[in-house]
Amino acid sequence: MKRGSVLLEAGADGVAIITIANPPFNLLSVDVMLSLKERIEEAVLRDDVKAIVLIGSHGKFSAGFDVMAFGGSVERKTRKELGFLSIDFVTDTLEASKKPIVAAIDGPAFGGGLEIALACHARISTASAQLGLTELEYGIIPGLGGTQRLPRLVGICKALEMLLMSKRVSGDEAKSLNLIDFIAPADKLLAIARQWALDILECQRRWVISLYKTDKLGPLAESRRIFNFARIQVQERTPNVTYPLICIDVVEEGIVSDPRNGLWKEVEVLQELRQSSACRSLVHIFFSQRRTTKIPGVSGTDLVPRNMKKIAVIGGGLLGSDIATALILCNYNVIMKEVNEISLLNGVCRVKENLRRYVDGGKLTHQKLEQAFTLLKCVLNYDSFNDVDLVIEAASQSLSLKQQTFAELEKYCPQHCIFSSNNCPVDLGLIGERSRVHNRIVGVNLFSPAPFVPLLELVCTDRTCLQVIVDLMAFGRKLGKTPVVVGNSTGFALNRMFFLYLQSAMLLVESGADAYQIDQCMVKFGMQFGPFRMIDRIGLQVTAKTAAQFYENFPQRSHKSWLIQVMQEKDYGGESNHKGFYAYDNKYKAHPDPKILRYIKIARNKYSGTINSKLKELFDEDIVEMVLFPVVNEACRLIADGIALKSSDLDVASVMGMGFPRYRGGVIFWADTIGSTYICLRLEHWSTKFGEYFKPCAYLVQRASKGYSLVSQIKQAKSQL
Ligand SMILES: C[C@H](O)CC(=O)SCCNC(=O)CCNC(=O)[C@H](O)C(C)(C)COP(=O)(O)OP(=O)(O)OC[C@H]1O[C@@H](n2cnc3c(N)ncnc32)[C@H](O)[C@@H]1OP(=O)(O)O
Repeated sequence: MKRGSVLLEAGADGVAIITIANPPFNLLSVDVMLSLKERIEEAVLRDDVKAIVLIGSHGKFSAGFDVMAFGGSVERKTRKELGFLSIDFVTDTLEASKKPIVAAIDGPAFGGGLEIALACHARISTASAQLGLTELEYGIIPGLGGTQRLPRLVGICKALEMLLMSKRVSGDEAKSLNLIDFIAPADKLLAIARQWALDILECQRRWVISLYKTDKLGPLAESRRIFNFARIQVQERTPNVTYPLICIDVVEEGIVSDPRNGLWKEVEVLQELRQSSACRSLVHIFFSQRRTTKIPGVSGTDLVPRNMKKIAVIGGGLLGSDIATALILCNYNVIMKEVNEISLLNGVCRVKENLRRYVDGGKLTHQKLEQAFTLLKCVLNYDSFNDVDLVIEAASQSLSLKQQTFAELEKYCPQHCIFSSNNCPVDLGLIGERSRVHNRIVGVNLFSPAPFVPLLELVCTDRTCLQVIVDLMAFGRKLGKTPVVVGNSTGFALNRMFFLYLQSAMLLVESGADAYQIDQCMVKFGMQFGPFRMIDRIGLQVTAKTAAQFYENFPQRSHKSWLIQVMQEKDYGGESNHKGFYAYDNKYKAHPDPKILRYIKIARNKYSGTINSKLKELFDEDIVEMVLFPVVNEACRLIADGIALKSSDLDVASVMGMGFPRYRGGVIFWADTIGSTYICLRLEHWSTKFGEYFKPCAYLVQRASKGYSLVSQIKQAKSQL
């Protein structure tokens, strides 16, 4: 079968099967679209063809356009050229065909793939097919009529939800939305679609032209209200990007004016958006996310991941209970071990409290809560560890206690069991010193709140065996996380970057800046949470412990902050006890708390650096730079030390683990849009005022001196794996 081709096979029943054949995902390109156009025109002309079924090869309809094509600059096109695919082909050839065309959908039907199906006269799918117009994930909008046909099939509200959230729905759900006409079992899909096409021809079923359907559209005034409400929502959620608003404008154009005008607006706007910096950044993250699993010596081997059924979590403290919660929510049998009855009870209460909060916040149903809780077993000894597949230690920050725990675990766990430590700030090699299982010791870092932060950082040593890496990458995916493998170091990749985000903010506040202004400014930049709101979420206790480790390991570049200690003395714990940098109501909504000004004052008195009243008047851009350039600096150290296998892994980690805005492409990608030279100069300038904390590292200085980018590929990096 020729790669990237479209095949036509006419059957004796007069139905032509047109197959998009560009495996594995039948991606679209201009060539594939031209080939599809030719096959459809041929089928329409042939006397032996009465009706057409459109399908994808190997049980996959089409995952849409190859997104590699977006994000670069493109030549200016004439209006005719712009409208060629969407209007000449999809609308005036496919949808206007004199012979009925039915889409038979299995597997993915995303982006352009789904848009082609929307222009067919009916859609049959399997229950498990996956459908969605995911273009906004790449900072673009659909370009083959999706903005016009989807609202006419499912209604404006649902269509906006699907478009703006890039929501993917199953075949079953799509059927309930009227996006799909009939659900067929996979082995009967083609036969049913064939018959459906003949039925349309014989007027037994409706011949639907989606572009002109109106039954799902309400009165115009109501539609306008929906559009305006959607605008307010996206402005609140994503204030720095324009593509969601543009998408709403394009949908509205087709409703208030005419769908054909909407189609034209769609193609014109897409041409602009595909060259935007947001699109470049988002496409970068899409591929970087997929590249995290490309690890030299691991990808390409025929190692098969082993199934993990039972996982033990050592420790029921804040971290342990958070991890146990994430695991039971993914249907793992979990043993939580503590040292005494009281700690165990506290651990169980924390898991229950976590689950209850997710129910209260609407993220979980009561039924799921009950079901998840039955998977948790609580113990005070290792007797039931004989069939455990993975142990995650989250009990103590002390090296000697960790060593003791690992040596003991070895006696009770089976031969294949993987031993891991969560958020371990010390060298993994040292932890395994008293045990004989070095090749099965790793760091498994889940980040709080573990059920929702979509990153899994796997810390491997040069002794970690490949099978363990393969197993844990599969485990990460099953948890719904993106696994990023990093080398062994004191502290670990994400936390080293993340901690500097918090530390910079603390340094600024203790030197005179306003905490809430910093938070607002970072949120305006696009961070999911400002540093102080973030500390509240993680908890002041965990932040203080991590800080202590950081000071111990990197004293020369740490800002020793007093603020958290002062607040802890007054029983401030963060979001969990409703007392942090913010005050929290019962629904965990955060409100600035004027009381903390008094603690900031105390911390400033203890701070050895100079208090600078001018810091109160910092511009927003200065704050962003003073908080984030140290993070870039630390990312450079991680590259130089070979802790990160490639810089794009740090981009993924920053986006998925610390809430760095996806549309800025991650910390290194963003830094490169600013330029290494400027960043280095700024850091040098601040280091003369505030000390070593801001001093640029050798890697940054060297790149900046030549005006080079900060990106590093695997080959360049001095990988520790
Ligand atoms: C004009 C139009 O309106 C514009 C568009 O069509 S925009 C495109 C819309 N399409 C999408 O959003 C689909 C994106 N892809 C996916 O969701 C998932 O890849 C998938 C569900 C298809 C498969 O998932 P999964 O089996 O987990 O495999 P996954 O690791 O993600 O991808 C496998 C490979 O396919 C590639 N791939 C998948 N979809 C791709 C796409 N649309 N463009 C480019 N590459 C793609 C991945 O980069 C990866 O390549 P690699 O093996 O070299 O790393």
